[in-house]
Amino acid sequence: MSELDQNPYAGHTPMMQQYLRLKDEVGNILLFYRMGDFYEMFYDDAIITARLLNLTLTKRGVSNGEPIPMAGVPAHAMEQYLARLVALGKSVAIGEQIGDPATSKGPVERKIVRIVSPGTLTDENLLPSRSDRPLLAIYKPFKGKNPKFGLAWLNLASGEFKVCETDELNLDSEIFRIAPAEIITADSYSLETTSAAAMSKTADWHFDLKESQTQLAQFFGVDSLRAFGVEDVPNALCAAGALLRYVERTQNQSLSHIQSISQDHSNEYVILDPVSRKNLEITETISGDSSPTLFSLLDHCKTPMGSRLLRKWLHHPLRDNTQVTQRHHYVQAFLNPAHLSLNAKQLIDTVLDYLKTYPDIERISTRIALLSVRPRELASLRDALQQLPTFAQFLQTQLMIDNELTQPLCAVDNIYPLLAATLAVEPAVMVRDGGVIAEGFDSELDELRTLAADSGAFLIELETREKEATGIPNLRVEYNRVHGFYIEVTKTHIDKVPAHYRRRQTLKNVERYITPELKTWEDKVLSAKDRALSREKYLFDQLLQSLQPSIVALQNLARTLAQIDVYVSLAYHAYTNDWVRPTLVETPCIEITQGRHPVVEHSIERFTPNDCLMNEQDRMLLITGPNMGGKSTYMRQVALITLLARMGSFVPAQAATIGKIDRIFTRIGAADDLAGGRSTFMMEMIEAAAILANSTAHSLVLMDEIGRGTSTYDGLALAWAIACRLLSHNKAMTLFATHYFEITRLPEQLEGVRNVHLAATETSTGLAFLHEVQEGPANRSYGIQVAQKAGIPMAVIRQAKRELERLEQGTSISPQLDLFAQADIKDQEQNDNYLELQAIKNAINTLDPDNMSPRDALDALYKLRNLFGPDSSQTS
Ligand SMILES: Nc1ncnc2c1ncn2[C@@H]1O[C@H](COP(=O)(O)OP(=O)(O)OP(=O)(O)O)[C@@H](O)[C@H]1O
Repeated sequence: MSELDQNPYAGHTPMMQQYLRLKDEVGNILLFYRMGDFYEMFYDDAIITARLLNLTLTKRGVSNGEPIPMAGVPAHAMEQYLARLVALGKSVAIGEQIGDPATSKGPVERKIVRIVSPGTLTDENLLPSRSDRPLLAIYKPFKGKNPKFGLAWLNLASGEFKVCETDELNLDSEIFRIAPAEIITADSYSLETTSAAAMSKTADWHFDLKESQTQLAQFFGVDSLRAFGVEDVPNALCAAGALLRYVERTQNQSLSHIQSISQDHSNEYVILDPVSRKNLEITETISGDSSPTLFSLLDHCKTPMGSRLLRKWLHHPLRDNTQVTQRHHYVQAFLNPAHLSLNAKQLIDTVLDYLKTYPDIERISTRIALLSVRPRELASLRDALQQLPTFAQFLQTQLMIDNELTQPLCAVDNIYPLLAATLAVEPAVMVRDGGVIAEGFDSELDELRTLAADSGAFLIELETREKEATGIPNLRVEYNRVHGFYIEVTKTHIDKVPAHYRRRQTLKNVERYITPELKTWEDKVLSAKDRALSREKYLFDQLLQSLQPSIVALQNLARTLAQIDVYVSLAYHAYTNDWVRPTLVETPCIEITQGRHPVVEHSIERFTPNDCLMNEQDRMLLITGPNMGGKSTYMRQVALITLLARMGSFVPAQAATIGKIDRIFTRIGAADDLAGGRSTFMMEMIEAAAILANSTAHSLVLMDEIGRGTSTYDGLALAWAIACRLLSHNKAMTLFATHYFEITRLPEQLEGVRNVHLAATETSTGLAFLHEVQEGPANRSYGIQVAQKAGIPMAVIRQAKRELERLEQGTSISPQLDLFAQADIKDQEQNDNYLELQAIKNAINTLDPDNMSPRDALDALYKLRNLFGPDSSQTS
C-alpha cells in the first residue's frame, strides 16, 4: 500500500494535514481554524469568505506546488464576522485549539467545538431580537400508505419543538407559515420552494422512522412518544429525528431547554398561501421593507418576546372562535379597568411601564439551559423578578379577568432570593472579569478578595517608604495587567535607584523596577486574584446548576409576559386609533360597518370608511370603478380586518361581525416569476386554479382584475367563468374587482352576487375620487381622465378620446398592433364567421321553394353562391 493510500493528506505539513482532516469532517461548511489570535480559512473557504466579508486574501505555504489561499479574522471580533456570514445564509464550523501548546508535539490538538448555522443560533449577538429563526426539517415520503410530507421545526432560542404533516399542495404555504431560517432535507431530495431560507443537507438514513423514534425517546427520556401526542404523524417524526440529530451534531452543548415536542395542527389556523402573506404586507411590504406593515403598526410591545409573539399571531390567525374570543376578552380587559381609580389610558401606560423593565426572559432561560448565560443577563432577570409580585398584584386587582393569565407570574418566587443572594449588584459582563458573585455569599471568596484588595494600603505604604529611602520624590508604585506590580522612576532620578531594584521595563522617560519585596507581594496578591476568579467561576457554575430545575417555570413566565405584552399592545392600538372589538359567529360572514384600512388610514389625511356585507346569501361583491378609485385598498382592508379579528385583535371599523374563516386568498396583481419561467398571466392562472381548487364557503377570496393579462375576449370569458364557479360551486365569500363591465350583468343571471362601485365625479378641475363604495355598477371607467391626471401628453389624450368615441359608436378601430394582435384577429375571425352564418340563414329564410319556378330556384342558387361561395369576395 502506498503512503497516499494510508494517509490521504500526505505531502502536506502536519498542520495542514490536521486542517484538512477537520475540513473533511465538516464537508462544505466553512471552517474557522483557530491559530493564535486569529481564525484562519484556507483554500476555497478563504476565497469565499474574503469575498463575502471583504477580507484580504493572502497565501500561506504551498500545496501541490500551488500557494494556499488564506484569509483570517481576529478571534476577539469573531462574533461580528459570524453574524454577517450567518445573515448571508452560510454555516460556519469553529475549529478550536483544545490542546496545550506548551506540551504539544506537532500542531496543537484542535476540534470542531460547534457549528453555527442560520437555524441554530442562540447567541445574543447573532440573533435578531424581534423575530424567531426556526430550523425546519422536511421529510418527503417514498411511495406508501401515507403520502404526506413530514415537517418538524425547532426554535433553538426558545426550545419550542413542533411537528406536522401536510400534502404536497400545501407544502409551500406551510413553509411560509413556519418561516424558517434554515431548512434541512435528505441528500436525495431536492426541495422546490420560493422560501429564502438557507438549505442544508443530511444523510437519508437520518430520516428513518425507527431510528428517529429511538432518537427522540432517548432525548426526552421516555419509553414511548405517546405522551406527546405525535404518534399518528410518522412522517413528521422522521423529520423530527433528523432535525434532532442535526442539532445535536452541530451544537455540542446541553439542550435541556427543549422539554417536549408537540403536534401543530395546521387546520387550527386560517390558511394563507405565500402569495397572500406577501400581498397583505403582514410583516414585510411587497418591496421587502419591514415598514409600513401590519406588524410595524401594531408592535407597541415593550419586550422582544412580546414582539416575537405578535409576529407569530399575525401569521397564525385562528379558526376556532373560543380561542379568539378569549384573546379579545383579554384585550378588552386592558380597556375596561376594574376600578374607577384608573382610566384605560392610565392602566395601559402603567402596564407598559412595568413591561419596559423586563429583559428577554425567554432567551435568557434558554441560555441558562445551555450554560451560556452571562452574569449581566442574570442580574437583569433578578431585577425583573424582584418587582414581579407587585406587577402580578397590580394586574390581578386592576383587570377584570380570571387569574389564569397571571398565574405563571407567581410560580417563580424561589428564583429571586437565589439570584439576589448570589449575584453582585452590578456584575461584570463576563465571569472571567470577576466581580460577579455578591459579597458575603461565600466566605472563601471574601477572604481571597480581601487579600487582593488590601494591596491598595500596602502599596501606598511601600511607596512612601521607598520615596524616603531613595530620596526620589516622584517615585510611584503601580500595577498593570501585562507587567504586574512595578516601581516607576523618571529618567532624571535614575542615578538614585538602589542596587536591589531590578529593571522590569524601559519606556521613553521612565524606568520600571521590581524589588524582591514587591515580587513576593505580587505573587501573593496575583495568586489570590486568580484563586478568587476561579472560585467565582465555580460559584457561578453552581448557580447555573441550581437554576436548571426552574427552566420550565421561567419559560412559562416568559410566555405569559409575552402574552400580556401583546394584549396590552393591541389594547393600546385599539385605544389610540378607535378600533372596536369584533363579534365572532360560526356561520360564514364578513359584515363590516365603516371599516378602514389599518395601514393606509395612517398614511393619508382623510380616509373614507366603507361598509362590507358578505354572508351565505350575499357571497360576492363585483367591484367596479376607476383606476385609483380605491378598489385594491377596499379589498385589502376587508382581508386585513378579517385577519386582525381572527388573530385576536380589535379592528379598524365602527362595528364588525366576522364568521369562521378557513382560508384567505388574495389574487392581487401577480408579478412575473421570471426565475421560475412563468409569465404574469401564467402566474395569475396558477393562483386562480389554486383558489378554485381549495376555497370553500368559509373562505375569503380577493380577485383583482383577473384575466387582464390576456386578450380582451379571453380575459373576459375567463373572468366570467371563474366568477360563476366561485359563486355556484365554491360558494366562497368573494370580492371581485374588474374592469370588464360586461361582468356587471352577472347578478341578472345568478343569485348571491351584488354590484358595488367606487364612486368618482368629474368636476371643473378634473376627476375627483370619492373612495366611497356605493351600490350598483360604475357607469364609466374614467381611464382617460386618470391617464390625463398621470401626465400623459394632451395630444395623446385627445386622440384617445376620439378613438373611444369611435369605439363606442361601433366603428372599428385600426387593427391592434400589440403582442395580443394574433389572439384578437382570431377572435375577430370567429365573430365574422358567426355573422356570415347569420346572413346565410337570413337569405335562405327569405326563399319560398313552394312558390318558385325552377328558373327562379336556379337564379336564387347562383345568387347565394355569389354571396357566400368560396370565391365570393372576388365575385360579389
Ligand atoms: N377609502 C379611502 N379613503 C381615502 N383614500 C383612499 C381610500 N382608498 C384608496 N384611497 C387612496 O387612493 C389611492 C388608490 O387606491 P387603490 O390603489 O386602492 O385604487 P385602485 O382602484 O385599486 O386602482 P387601480 O385599479 O389603478 O389598481 C390609494 O393610494 C389611497 O391613497
